[in-house]
Amino acid sequence: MESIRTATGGLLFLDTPGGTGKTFLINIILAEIRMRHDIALAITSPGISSILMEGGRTAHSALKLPLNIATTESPVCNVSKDSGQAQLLKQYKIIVWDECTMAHKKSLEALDRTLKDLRGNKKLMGGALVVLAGDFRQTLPVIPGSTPGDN
Ligand SMILES: Nc1ncnc2c1ncn2[C@@H]1O[C@H](COP(=O)(O)OP(=O)(O)OP(=O)(O)O)[C@@H](O)[C@H]1O
Repeated sequence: MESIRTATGGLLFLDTPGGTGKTFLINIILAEIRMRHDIALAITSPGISSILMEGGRTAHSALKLPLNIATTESPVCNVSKDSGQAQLLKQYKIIVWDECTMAHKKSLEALDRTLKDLRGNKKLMGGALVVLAGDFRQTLPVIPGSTPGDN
């Protein structure tokens, strides 16, 4: 909570087994940030879990992630620099990504690339504080050499 209060930037990962209170803790973190009139972005990978967070949205909707993210070499968020969305991405005190273990790794890379560009900062996630939460025990098994059809 101290890193969140000071919001010095960086990447935190919240990893606990299912049902032990990750989303519960995220809602407390969001309340703490918003109580001080700072802005926080709460995103999640599966749409259904976005309704469990206060003001939660899907990552694809909030970050305008490309739909063909898996096949794009170096994806970025489809956010133009002069848009309101870009202004928000520069100002968020914290970005919380729940169920991030369900997201394609390129989604996280796209966020990193976009934040670095918008904030003009080469640090990880453009110097923003990003909290990832998820449980690798709840992800689908990886099939080596699989095709999209196998999934
Ligand atoms: N500290 C707490 N005090 C009271 N209730 C809690 C606490 N932590 C969690 N709960 C309750 O336990 C239930 C499960 O919590 P939560 O959904 O946050 O778990 P989770 O780790 O996000 O689960 P999943 O990995 O399946 O998404 C919820 O009903 C939540 O309200």
